[in-house]
Amino acid sequence: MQNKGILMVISGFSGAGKGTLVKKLLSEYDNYALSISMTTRGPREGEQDGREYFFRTREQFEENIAKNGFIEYAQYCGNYYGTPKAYVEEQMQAGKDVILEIEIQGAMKIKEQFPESLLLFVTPPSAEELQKRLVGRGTETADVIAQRLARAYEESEGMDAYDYIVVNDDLDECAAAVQKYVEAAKNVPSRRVEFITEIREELKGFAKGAK
Ligand SMILES: Nc1nc2c(ncn2[C@@H]2O[C@H](COP(=O)(O)OP(=O)(O)O)[C@@H](O)[C@H]2O)c(=O)[nH]1
Ligand SMILES: Nc1ncnc2c1ncn2[C@@H]1O[C@H](COP(=O)(O)OP(=O)(O)O)[C@@H](O)[C@H]1O
Repeated sequence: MQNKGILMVISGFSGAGKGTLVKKLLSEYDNYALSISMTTRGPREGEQDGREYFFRTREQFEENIAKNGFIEYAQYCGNYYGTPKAYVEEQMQAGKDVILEIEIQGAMKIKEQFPESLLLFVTPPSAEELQKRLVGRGTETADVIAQRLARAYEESEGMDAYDYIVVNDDLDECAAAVQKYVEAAKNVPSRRVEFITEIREELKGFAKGAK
């Protein structure tokens, strides 16, 4: 039987380097498939429908919610973002490790539904560096940047719910660390829920036999 891939969540403050890290993982390793989210946010310069996101209206997004078409969805800074179901299921069955680059509320919903998923939180080495990267990217107005930095503070409260905090200082090192975590997550003992269920079932036999 072919091994099912794992579900890997990458969250992090806006400007932390999630997108950059994901690109690096996809280009360096062949075990990954990236889930493309649907959003109501407008495309940034250079972004293409169906590549970075499926850019849709609120109406279309809400239709997809009604059709039960998302594994999870959330609102972030005034827009909807959601993970379409079909692709993720298909790719995991095909043995790929599926990357969901999603924010924290969505990550918590994934953890509930898929307790064996791997949750990574990407952070820059400092808050100052975060601001520098966000400004340097040059894709948002000063107001939106301020909103996202304020949101980063709120999000920092949920960081400890993640399996690993990944500091994105040197990109190569960061990608290599992520690859290691994924490999480890694929080993049986760390697929905890499945493993615990199995071994408990086996141990039950001893419990019955003992007086
Ligand atoms: N819950 C959820 N969050 C998402 C999804 N897609 C993207 N996000 C998150 O939405 C937030 C805003 O994304 P975006 O507007 O592209 O800004 P960026 O993170 O600065 O590039 C980020 O934290 C993304 O990780 C999704 O399908 N579901
Ligand atoms: N390790 C890194 N060192 C320096 N700059 C980085 C690093 N990773 C990403 N960046 C830069 O920071 C900015 C934000 O990165 P991006 O991947 O768009 O973040 P996110 O997807 O988390 O919002 C971009 O201009 C990117 O080139």
